[in-house]
Parts: sequence; structure tokens; C-alpha cells
Amino acid sequence: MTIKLYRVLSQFRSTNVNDIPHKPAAKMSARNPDPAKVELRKQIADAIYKMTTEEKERQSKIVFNKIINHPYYKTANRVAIFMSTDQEINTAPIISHIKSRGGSAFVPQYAGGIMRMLKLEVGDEDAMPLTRHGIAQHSKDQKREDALDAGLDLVIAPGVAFTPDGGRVGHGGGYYDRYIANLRSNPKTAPKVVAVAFNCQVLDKVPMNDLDQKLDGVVYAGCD
Ligand SMILES: Nc1nc2c(c(=O)[nH]1)N(C=O)[C@@H](CNc1ccc(C(=O)N[C@@H](CCC(=O)O)C(=O)O)cc1)CN2
Ligand SMILES: Nc1ncnc2c1ncn2[C@@H]1O[C@H](COP(=O)(O)OP(=O)(O)OP(=O)(O)O)[C@@H](O)[C@H]1O
Repeated sequence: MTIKLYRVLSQFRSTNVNDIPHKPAAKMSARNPDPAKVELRKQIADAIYKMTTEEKERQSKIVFNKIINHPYYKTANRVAIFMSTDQEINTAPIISHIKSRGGSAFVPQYAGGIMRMLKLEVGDEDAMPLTRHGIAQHSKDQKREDALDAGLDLVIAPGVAFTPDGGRVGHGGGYYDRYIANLRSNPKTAPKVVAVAFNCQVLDKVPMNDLDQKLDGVVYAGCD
């Protein structure tokens, strides 16, 4: 009844836009993603798809050298990294480097919106099941040290698109944003966070909202 009356009366209202009841902007969520991020993810996926295996390996080697010489890495003992897919910088040499110098490498185990970082023990990489996104991770019943038990010194993060000053768009799960936000909730123990990227993933500008965590650095091959 009230609604019908509103509809009748509203026909006689002026058409000034300020009179139109304001509908709040749709809240972004995993089910209702930012269209600009969706489009950007498609563009970057396409650009990476077009790269040859040799070019991916070339850039991955440069990134490896930059990481192992990076000041954040040199002082880090407990490092969160990720098990890369063929569409990402190859992290295997970085993982080997962390372990061979006596550090601990932790990798994501994600499911249902929650991500943990679990320690890679000797041989783990060769026997990890793949998720439905083709990412190797520890199975649910593997008991491994959680990175948060004694904290992290450095997070080396994946993502889709970045800006040189630390802007980041990921795959849309919000996993890293939540993980980093949690680490940063205690500024005294918060680790540095850097991403590794192919050149085509680094742009002048990327869409960011207030939940998106800015990174402390983005390591990519660049022009050299
Ligand atoms: N190698 C690697 N490991 C990683 C990540 C990564 O980016 N790279 N992640 C970085 O965060 C986490 C997994 N990220 C995910 C991000 C989004 C969805 C997701 O919601 N996928 C949708 C389909 C999206 C699409 O196809 O475009 C789905 O399953 O419905 C799943 C995992 C943890 N491990
Ligand atoms: N700190 C947070 N707390 C709660 N929800 C969050 C947080 N950060 C991001 N989200 C939610 O996660 C979802 C996906 O966010 P977004 O598209 O920015 O993910 P992404 O950074 O691209 O993905 P990922 O970090 O997994 O690579 C959105 O619904 C967003 O609101």
C-alpha cells in the first residue's frame, strides 16, 4: 500500500537527479567483483599466455637474482613464498635458495576463503597435490609448521597486476589482502611484503580499494 502510493506520487516529482533515492554502490565481493579488475585480469592473462617459455624463464632468472640480492631478502630467515604455476614467475629457484642458506620457506594452503602458510619440508614440492586452480599445496592431513607460530620476516607474493610503487590486483580471492592485513595488525612484527612479476604485469595504474594492501616493493625484470 505504502509502496503503491510512493509510486503514484513519484510520477509527479521533478526529475532532478538529486531527488532520486540514492542506491548505495554495490559492495565489492568475490561474487560481485570490481568490473575493472575482472577486465584487467583478462588482459594480463592474455599477455602472459602470449609469452614464450624462454621469455618467462629469462625474466624469472633476472627476478631470482634481484630477489637474492634484495636488502629485505638478505636479512630474512622465515620467508612466505608461493608454489608458482606456468603463468607466474618461476619461484622454484628462490625456494631452493631460501632452504640452502638455512632459512624456512612457507607456502599457501588455501580453501574456502582461508589461507595458511605452511613450512616446506625436504621433498614436499615433489609430492604436493594440485588444487582445482592447478596450484601445488600441502594436503589437509599433512602436519606442517604454520608460519604464524613464530612469524615471518618477508612475504614474497603472487598477483595479477602491479604498479612499481606497490599497487596490487590479485586473482580475486582476497587471500593475500586478508593475510597481509592480519600480519600488519601488529606493526611490531609485520614483515616486509614484495611481489614478483613479469614485465607485462607492471602498469602505471591499477584499480585499488581500501581493503587492498599496498606492497613494500615489486620485483620485476624491467629493461635491464
Ligand atoms: N601460485 C599461486 N598460489 C596461490 C595464489 C596465487 O595467486 N598463485 N593465491 C593468491 O591469492 C592464493 C589462491 N588464490 C585464489 C584466488 C582466487 C580464487 C577464486 O576465487 N577463483 C574463482 C575463479 C576465478 C577465475 O577463474 O578467474 C573460483 O574458483 O571460482 C582461488 C584461489 C593462494 N595460492
Ligand atoms: N582485509 C580484508 N578483510 C575482509 N575481506 C577482504 C579483505 N581484503 C579483501 N577482502 C575481500 O576479498 C574479496 C576479493 O578481493 P580482491 O578482488 O581485491 O582480491 P585479490 O587481491 O585480487 O585476490 P588475492 O589476494 O587472493 O590474490 C573481496 O570481496 C574483498 O572485499
